[in-house]
Amino acid sequence: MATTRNGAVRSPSTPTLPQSRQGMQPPAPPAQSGNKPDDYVYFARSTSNFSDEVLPRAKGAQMKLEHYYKIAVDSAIERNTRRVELERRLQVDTTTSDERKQRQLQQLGKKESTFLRLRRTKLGLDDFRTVKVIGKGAFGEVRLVQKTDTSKIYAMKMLRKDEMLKKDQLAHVRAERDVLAESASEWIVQLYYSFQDPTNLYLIMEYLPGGDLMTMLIKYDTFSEDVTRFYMAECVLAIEAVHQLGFIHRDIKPDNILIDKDGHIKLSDFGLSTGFHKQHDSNYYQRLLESANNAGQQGVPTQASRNSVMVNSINLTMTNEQIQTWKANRRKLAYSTVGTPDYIAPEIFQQRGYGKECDWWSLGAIAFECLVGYPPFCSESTHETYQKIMQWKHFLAFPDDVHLSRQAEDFVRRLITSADQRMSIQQIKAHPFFYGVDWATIRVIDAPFVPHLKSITDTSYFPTDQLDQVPEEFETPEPGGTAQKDLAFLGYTFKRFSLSSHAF
Ligand SMILES: Nc1ncnc2c1ncn2[C@@H]1O[C@H](COP(=O)(O)OP(=O)(O)OP(=O)(O)O)[C@@H](O)[C@H]1O
Repeated sequence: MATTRNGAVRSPSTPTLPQSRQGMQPPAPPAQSGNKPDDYVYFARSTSNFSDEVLPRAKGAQMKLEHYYKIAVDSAIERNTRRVELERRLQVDTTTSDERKQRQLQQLGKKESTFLRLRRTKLGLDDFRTVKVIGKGAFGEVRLVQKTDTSKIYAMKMLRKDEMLKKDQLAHVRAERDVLAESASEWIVQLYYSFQDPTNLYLIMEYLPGGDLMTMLIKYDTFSEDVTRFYMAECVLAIEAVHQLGFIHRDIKPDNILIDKDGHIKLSDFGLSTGFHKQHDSNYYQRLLESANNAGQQGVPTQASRNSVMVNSINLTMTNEQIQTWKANRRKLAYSTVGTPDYIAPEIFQQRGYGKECDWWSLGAIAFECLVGYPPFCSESTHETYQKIMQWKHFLAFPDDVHLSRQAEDFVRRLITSADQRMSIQQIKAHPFFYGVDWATIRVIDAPFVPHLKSITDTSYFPTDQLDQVPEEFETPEPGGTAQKDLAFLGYTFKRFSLSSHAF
C-alpha cells in the first residue's frame, strides 16, 4: 500500500490489501455453483492429514495473523481519514495563512509518526508505577498509576483473566474495551491503552479525581432537587452518548458515575454493555437470580412463579434500622461478584428481550435514591430486591416524611414504569423536572460540587482506607499462558490516537 513518509495512506478511496495479506487468503470454500470440482478436492485434502492437535493450533495462528493484518489495514484507513479530514478542513478555511496550514499538516504527520512508534512499543506493567489503590469492582481493582517515562497519571483497571474465563465474563470484558475504545465522548471515561499479560487484562484510562456518585451519596445521604437535577441532566446526556454509539449500558448505578476535576460526570464500567444487535448474555443475571434465590431458599423462579411471587411476605417499606444496615453494607455489595440488582430494569430479568429503555429505568432508580436516600426497591437481601422490582407497581412508594415537588415525583414515576410507558429521550429532556436546564451548556457551567484537589495524584475522594488489604505491589504475571487464554483475549490490546498530547 502506498504511504507517505508520515504514514498516511495516499489514496483516499478504497485501500488495497497489503500483498502479504492477499497471498494469505484461505483456500477456496467447498464447491458451490461455478466452482471447479478440483477446488473442493484441494480444500478437503489440505487438512485431512493433520492431527487433531495441529488443526486448532493452525486455526489459532490463522486467527492471530488475520487479526494482525486487520489491525494494520484498519489503522492505515484511520490515518488516511485523519489526513483527508484535516486537508478538507484547511481547504475551506479562509482565515488561516498557507504557512500555518502547512505547519498543521506537518504537526499531524509528526503525531502520526509518534503514534506508529507507540503502537510498535509493547506496553506492560513495568511501564506504570502504582500511586494508590482507589477502587474495587466485581472482577478486579482500580489503581491510580503513573506512567514511568512520561510521569503522566492514569487510572488502571486490572481484571483477572482466569476469573473472567471461569465466570464466563468474556463478552462483558470485551464490551467494556469496545465501548471505551470506540468513544471519544466527553461523557464517557477515555481509554488510552489496553494491554494484557498472561494473568490480567489492563485498561489504562483517564483518572477522574472526584470519586463516584456512590461515595457522594454515602457522604451526603440525599441531594436537594437542584443538585439532583444537575446530576440527572448530565446522566441523561451521558446515557444518550452511550446509546448513540449503539450500546446499551445495562448497569448504570451510582458507583459507575464518576466525577471529574471540575465536578462534571462521566460514565464508566461498560462490563455489561452490549451492542444493540448482539445477543444478550444472560449468564450474569442468571447468577444473580440463583444467588438471590439461594439466599431466599427458593428455587430459580419459573416464568409463572416470577409473576406471582408472594407479595405479602415482603414489607412494603423498610424500617430506619434496615435502611441504615443497607447503607452500611453498600460498599461491600459493590465489591462483590454478585453485585446489586437495585438499579436493574424488570424486563432484563424477564429474558424476553429489552432495549435501551432499560437504562432510563436505572436513571429513575438513581434519581429516587438521590432524593430519598436509598434506592426504591432496597431490601435486606438481593432476593427481596428482585421480587420488589418484578412487582414494582406494588412496591414503588415515596416515604411520607420526604417532601418532593410534583415534578420530581412525576419524573421518577415516568421512568420507573413498564418499558412501553417509559419516557423516551425527547420526553425526558422536555420533562418539567428539567425546566430551565440548558442542555447545550450544562457541561461548561459550574458544577454544584467541585473537588478540592491538592495535586494531580490526590485520592482523597476515594475510600482508600477501606481498600488497604489490596496489595499495592503488582502481582508478577505467570510465565507463559495457555493457548486458550491467549486466543480468548485476542484483540484486547488498544492504543488511542489523540490529537491532544495526553496519550503520549
Ligand atoms: N477512570 C477512573 N478514575 C477514577 N476512579 C475510577 C475510574 N474507574 C473506576 N474508578 C473507581 O473504581 C471503582 C470501581 O470501578 P468499576 O466500577 O469500573 O469496576 P468494576 O470491577 O467493573 O465494577 P463492577 O463491580 O461495577 O463491575 C469505581 O466505583 C470508582 O470509584
